[in-house]
Amino acid sequence: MSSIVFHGTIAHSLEPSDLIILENALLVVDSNGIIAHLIENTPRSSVPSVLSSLNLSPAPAPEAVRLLPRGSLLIPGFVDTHNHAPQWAQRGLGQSMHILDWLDRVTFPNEARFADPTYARRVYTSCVDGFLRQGVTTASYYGSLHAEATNILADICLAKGQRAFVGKCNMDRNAPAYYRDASVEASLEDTEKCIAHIRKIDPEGRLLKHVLTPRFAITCDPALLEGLGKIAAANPDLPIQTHFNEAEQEMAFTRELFPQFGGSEADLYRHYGLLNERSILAHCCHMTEYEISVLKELECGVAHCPVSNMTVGGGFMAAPVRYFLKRGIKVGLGTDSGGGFSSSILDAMRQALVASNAREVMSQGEDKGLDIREIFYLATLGGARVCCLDDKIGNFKVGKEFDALVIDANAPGVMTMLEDEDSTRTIFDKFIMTGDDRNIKEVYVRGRSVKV
Ligand SMILES: Nc1nc2[nH]cnc2c(=O)[nH]1
Repeated sequence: MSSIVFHGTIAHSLEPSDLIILENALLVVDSNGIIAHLIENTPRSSVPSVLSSLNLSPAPAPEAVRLLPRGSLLIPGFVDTHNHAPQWAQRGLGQSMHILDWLDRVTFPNEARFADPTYARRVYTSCVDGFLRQGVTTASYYGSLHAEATNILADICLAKGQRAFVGKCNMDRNAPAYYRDASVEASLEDTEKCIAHIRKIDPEGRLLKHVLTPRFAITCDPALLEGLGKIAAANPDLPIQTHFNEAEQEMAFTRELFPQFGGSEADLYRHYGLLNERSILAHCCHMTEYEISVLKELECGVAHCPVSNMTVGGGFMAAPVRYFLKRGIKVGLGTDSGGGFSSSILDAMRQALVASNAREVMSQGEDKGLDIREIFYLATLGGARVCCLDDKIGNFKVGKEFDALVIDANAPGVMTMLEDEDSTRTIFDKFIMTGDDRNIKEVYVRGRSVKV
């Protein structure tokens, strides 16, 4: 791969409220896909001389020097901290149903189809292409329970160049006989097979990791949770993901199944060794102060999925994101596609804004709504932190890997039109609030162009 140089407007986050927009910035990506230089205040006329003073070896080819026009922005790639790849073909179905009914009537019959590897390959190819097209450079995927299909998903992510966590879903009870693991042992063995497969195809873990994926406590026998906890302890490189305090119907059934934890999912998952800094907890809508303090103490991350929280699951659920941020808890965004009807992180950002306004009302003004800087942070650096990947991605700090999107605010589509007097911040806001995949012109992961 040869080096690439971008000159133009670059936006990234350093912290939730610290949005940096640099005009006339020069960003150099080396031939390994690493950000080698980020130089501010470089007039376009001096790009050649600045580049030659850097003595890049090899020197970038003239066509590798990209001069971005007005209306273009370079931003970090989006991180989707929670989605279900086998639900790609069911997005939008069963909206307004309560969570356990939706699983039984819509999701389990659909996911059971992934026993067929040909079907899995077809849907997963479309899924990974679709996420890349929408700028999702990193995704944390739940697979179905099938090891073969899960390995196919990992193969596709690697071939297409998407950074991904890929997890075989563990579920051996409270699911129909046609769609559950045959036994605790079979579920754990299949998990080990999937871990080994990813280590074989991506030995250095450049793009892929297996993610331990107990669907949620309801579908896991205690012995299965225990076995997964042991795998987590023996493999400190592996992330863990599960659904956490998502909806009242789910929480009530969990309480019935595990009365010894007094209704605390934090105590439940902690007991089985599944809560640590690598845990990605989807939803976290209904949280006690005690549970929030456990998440803080154990450095778990939250995948906030506002689109699905307000459509599937039952009721209107808005996680207390402002409060999580105040408490220093890691938060990123998840599409939860297909519980979420949209697979767009831009939609998740906008819905996070709406949900935070609801929380402001619910908290009598205590927890202020989020602003655009903060929702952009959640979609980029926040997500990278949740995935413990912030040493590699999330913004354009020198030394990080180049996962990025080239945005064209003038692309044909329905984004708010630009006006001559628009500042770069105005253009940025217009894209975040009204742009879509038509405005995402190029997508890079580790310096490789991956948009389909
Ligand atoms: N949103 C959502 N919640 C779940 N809880 C258990 N499984 C699921 C799922 O597939 N989607």
